[in-house]
Amino acid sequence: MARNTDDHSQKIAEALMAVADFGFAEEKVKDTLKRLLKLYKDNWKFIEEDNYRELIDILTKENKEESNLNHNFEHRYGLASSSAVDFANKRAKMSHSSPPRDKEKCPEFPQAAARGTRLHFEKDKSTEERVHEGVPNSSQFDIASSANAEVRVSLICNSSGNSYFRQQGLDAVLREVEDECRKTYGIQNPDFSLVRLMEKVCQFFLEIDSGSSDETRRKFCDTPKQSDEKDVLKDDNRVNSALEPIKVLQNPQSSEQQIKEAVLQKKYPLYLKDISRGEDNIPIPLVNESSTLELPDFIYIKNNMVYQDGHVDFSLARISEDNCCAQCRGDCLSSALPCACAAETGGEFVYTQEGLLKEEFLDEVIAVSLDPQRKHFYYCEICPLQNDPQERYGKIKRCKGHLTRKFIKECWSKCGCNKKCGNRVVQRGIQVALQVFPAPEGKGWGVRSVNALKKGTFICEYVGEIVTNQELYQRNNERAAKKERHTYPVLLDADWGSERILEDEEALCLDATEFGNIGRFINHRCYDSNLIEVPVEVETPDHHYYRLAFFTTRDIEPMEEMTWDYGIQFDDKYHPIKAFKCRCGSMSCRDKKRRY
Ligand SMILES: C[S@@+](CC[C@H](N)C(=O)[O-])C[C@H]1O[C@@H](n2cnc3c(N)ncnc32)[C@H](O)[C@@H]1O
Repeated sequence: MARNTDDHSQKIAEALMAVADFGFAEEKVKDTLKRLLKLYKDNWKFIEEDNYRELIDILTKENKEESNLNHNFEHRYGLASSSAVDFANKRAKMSHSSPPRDKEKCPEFPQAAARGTRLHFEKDKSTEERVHEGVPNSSQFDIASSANAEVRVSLICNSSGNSYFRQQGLDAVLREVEDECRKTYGIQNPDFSLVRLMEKVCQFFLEIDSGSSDETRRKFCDTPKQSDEKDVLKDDNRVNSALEPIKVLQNPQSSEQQIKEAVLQKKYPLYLKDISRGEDNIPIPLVNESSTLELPDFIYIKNNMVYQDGHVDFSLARISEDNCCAQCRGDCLSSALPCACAAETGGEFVYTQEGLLKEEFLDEVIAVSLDPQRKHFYYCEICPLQNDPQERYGKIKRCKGHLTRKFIKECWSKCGCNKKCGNRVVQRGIQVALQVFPAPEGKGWGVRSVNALKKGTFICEYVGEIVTNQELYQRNNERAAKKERHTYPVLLDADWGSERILEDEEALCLDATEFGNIGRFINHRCYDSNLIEVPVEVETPDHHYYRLAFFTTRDIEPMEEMTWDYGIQFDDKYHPIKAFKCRCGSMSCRDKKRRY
């Protein structure tokens, strides 16, 4: 007995979890569950079916009813106000299983008895009465619907004035139309079903309006949008002229945004709450305010990973005694004298006790990156970017220069300080609440901060696969053929000047196209961006490989888009980072053709 009670509680908890994304009040869910359990004689199978579809349908409808959102719809289409349950059960009729239930014993869900039949639209008295209540001289049959009933295909049959007209059951009509379709379109498949076809139509309407696929949207770009009714087959002569055109009714009981969110949340619940899927320190939601962007397709990784040829030596043996602070204890920032790790930055730590980048250091970094005289540029004798062996001195005639940047060095494994040491900011990872959102001006997805942030705040690293320039060159060639819109590589060339000629396996890039973190979504802005990238030495003492960290260049407003200057020249056709039509909006935009 105790076991049964446990099972029951467990089932209730699971149902509550399954519908949690929809935001229904717990009491309401429990109450509806109670009614469904009574109806299904405590058989959970039917409630759990299709991911609790019936439960969600009923709750959605009842919710909408309560907030009177369906008033107009009822008025217009004549669905009785108690139709929430009706509607949910009409949806349930399309289920493919057949639970043994007794119609008479189901007073709270009168239509549910028909659940389990493929389609059950024979013109029984209750259907007729219900339909005629609101639309005199018409009958309305729901033929198909999208999975959550956001879009339905209904057949409205108006026989007014035709005394000889005797209305058939919908099954008979469907059989006729299916036969006609087989003949007209040469359909061989014996399982061809008009209902399934119409379900697909509903699903497509939903996809287009939810913007889940640009491809789908393009295919249907002339589809009228946002209307309550959409004619799918207009004045089709093969349909009895007494029948009105088949219409796709968008369910106006639900606000469009709620539907989109609900569908996306149901389809990709974890992904939308956290694109890192738990990989990163804190969840990073993807906020889909626009319906036109395709969901990003990549695998989230928190730390850089070597793809293949890149040479990155993480061995402890390479860290010399004077390149770490083995004698330190606790927090290096609190000690009287800066430790060896501060040598890289002139014997001063670059972080404040608060964990911000110190203003003097930050301003210097910004000044270097703006370098109008190019005095911080290094010009290679043989530039690794001339990396196609066949055309080494071909397309790229000479090195265009690489900015020699200021590095941060953080304490690391061989250091004696603890993990909370103030000279370990970037390696602790993301600490601020970020969102991926549809960026303005058609730049695709972008990144914003939920809260206000101070100047010098660490945001995130740019994480991707560590690839050589040669590997990136090959990838770029393959991608050019696919005409991919966005590109995600970054050169790790901040210290190429320290060696005369770099071997290819030492001239590295980060490619975040297929594997990357939130950094891959940060868009470009010419010169006056609110983020700046700073190379950070953590696990390797040489600077062929380093981490690339973003810090704010000024105070940031809540929900402000964050951008960094990719440093690209928009007229440089041969740079591995492909130029795009810049829409940064900066007064100093370098894309002259696009300048605002
Ligand atoms: C690293 S990705 C940034 C994230 C990208 N917006 C997305 O949706 O995944 C770089 C790509 O974003 C777009 N982009 C970034 N900044 C832009 C800008 N200022 N103007 C136009 N497009 C931009 C370009 O297509 C570029 O190749």
